[in-house]
Amino acid sequence: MTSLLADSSKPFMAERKSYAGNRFVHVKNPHLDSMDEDILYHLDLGTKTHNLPAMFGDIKFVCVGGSPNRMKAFAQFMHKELGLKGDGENIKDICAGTDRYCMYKVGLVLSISHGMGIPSISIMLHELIKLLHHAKCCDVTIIRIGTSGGLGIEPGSVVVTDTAVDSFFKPQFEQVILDNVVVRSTELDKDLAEELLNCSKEIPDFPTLIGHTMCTYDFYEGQGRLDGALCSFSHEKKLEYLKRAYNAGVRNIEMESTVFAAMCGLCGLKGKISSSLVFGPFRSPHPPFPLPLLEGTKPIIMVCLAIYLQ
Ligand SMILES: O=P(O)(O)O[C@H]1O[C@H](CO)[C@@H](O)[C@H]1O
Ligand SMILES: O=c1cc[nH]c(=O)[nH]1
Repeated sequence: MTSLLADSSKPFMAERKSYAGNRFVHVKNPHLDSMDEDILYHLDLGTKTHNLPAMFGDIKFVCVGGSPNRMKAFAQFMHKELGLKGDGENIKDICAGTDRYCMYKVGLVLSISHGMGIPSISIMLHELIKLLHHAKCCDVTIIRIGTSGGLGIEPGSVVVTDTAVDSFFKPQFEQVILDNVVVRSTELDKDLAEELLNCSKEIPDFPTLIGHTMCTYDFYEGQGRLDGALCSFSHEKKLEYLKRAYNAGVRNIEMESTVFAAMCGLCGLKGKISSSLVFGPFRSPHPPFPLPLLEGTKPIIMVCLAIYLQ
């Protein structure tokens, strides 16, 4: 297969400098220091059973997405694009000991699945962030590559998220902690979003835009669908809500971006080093799910390659 990057990697060599710095991924939990062992239960990894710095210390790029098959395909594709030795078809699932998530390491890139919805990605992110912290990783970029419902945009477009918003179009994530509601910011890195947008311009026929991504707790009623098992609103109400969302800057809807932005931002995968990328097929009645997902990852692959060659 012809490399996507054959003609386009050079311009990004200069841009890789924007990733320079020395920022370790950090945890914000005083209890961890006093623990004898940290078991990353859902990843089937641990500080006593695995040499995490040796296994993961060189990671610079983490790509996450809901489906295990997609993240395996992404890892295999990266393997080819990065020109790594060995058979990319036989890459090993590092989390094979659990069927919760899958994880593949391809050079400096980690590809991980997170399942559907905020609780599922949140569990994965807790353990991933601890993993990157124990492995002493620094300058890590994390990108979510997922499907989404586009709002008023061309079918098949890629939306690069600038800000994740909740169902009220607010740039925040409400985390219930014990019986308190803690509000966390969901700002994402604007430079990385611009960089991904610029990468996409290098690729012909690749509709990409920057916009707000709305994160909901539900795929059906939460996203204004009329075809769930329950529906408590009219077609007109649905359109009125989606129009308000569009006017607030929302260009696509999915189910993980707010907690992704909040957690990564708090733990040092932020500022110049985090963003989320989601795909926006048109919404109705059902989006064409087998999207050209790997097509949509081209800008990410270009940035990864620039970092890899650093
Ligand atoms: O394409 P993925 O990453 O699975 O994400 C989107 O698809 C799922 C709904 O079908 C939700 O998890 C939504 O966020
Ligand atoms: O959450 C999602 C994911 C894909 N497509 C949608 O319409 N919504």
